[in-house]
Amino acid sequence: MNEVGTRAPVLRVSGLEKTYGEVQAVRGLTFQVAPGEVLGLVGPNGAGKTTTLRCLAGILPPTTGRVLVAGYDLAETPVEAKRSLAFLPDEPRLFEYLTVWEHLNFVARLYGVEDWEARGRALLEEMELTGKEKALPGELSRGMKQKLSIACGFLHSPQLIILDEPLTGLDPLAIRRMKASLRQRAEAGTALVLSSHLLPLVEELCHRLLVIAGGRAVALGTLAEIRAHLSGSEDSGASLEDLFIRITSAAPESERPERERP
Ligand SMILES: Nc1ncnc2c1ncn2[C@@H]1O[C@H](COP(=O)(O)OP(=O)(O)OP(=O)(O)O)[C@@H](O)[C@H]1O
Repeated sequence: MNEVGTRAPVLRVSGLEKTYGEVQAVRGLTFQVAPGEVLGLVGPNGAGKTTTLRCLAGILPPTTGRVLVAGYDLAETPVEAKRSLAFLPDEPRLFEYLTVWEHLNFVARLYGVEDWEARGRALLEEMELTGKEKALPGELSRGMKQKLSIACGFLHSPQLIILDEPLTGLDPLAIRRMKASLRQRAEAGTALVLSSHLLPLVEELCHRLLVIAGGRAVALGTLAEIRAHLSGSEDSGASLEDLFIRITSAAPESERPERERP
């Protein structure tokens, strides 16, 4: 277990459930994420990852359960909780009529970031967007939009960063830089929760994994712990892909969302 796990959690989730009509998308997730820890959320299509992340970010109200961010209850003190986090969806959502620089200015005003200009310039440099300050989203490539959305998310130095498929649309160099950026933030004490189908990324970046299937946790721990739990030996050598397929295909049909059952 990584030493980051010994510090007071930034994110505490207990009994999280989300139902859409008759579909039980998330069924009772309980977990915590410590400062500096990167938790990888993995699971098959329809497992409930995006729903979980949207509940953690305060975009979707959970049906039941509690989410605390930096000690603030998302339901009772949403402004304080949301001020402490950033949510980066897989599809960047930008304002059509705001330039790159105006996006940063707008986010800075929303979050009350005083030294935003220096931070903004540094973030544009980090995201390789220097020179694009005056561009509108329509003039940016898919990857550049993704990077602008990430720069906006990082501007207020959130204690928790939630990322849904963070590398979608990025080229290989940008992927390398993004991994370094995420690692750097974790080393500085930010807690990260990321969902991805890219298992090598998850294996490389995440300290712990939460594997979900049918909205339930089917494994939670370090890769070594999950491997040991399944095989009884830490060095059985099974890759994350092998483990993922074993764990998720073992989830009983009754635990799959109703709509996905034959
Ligand atoms: N707005 C919605 N209304 C009704 N059902 C929904 C809604 N959003 C998601 N679902 C259902 O909830 C379940 C979980 O979906 P979710 O998008 O959270 O899964 P996911 O793990 O992110 O999937 P993927 O890997 O394919 O992106 C699925 O059965 C899906 O059909």
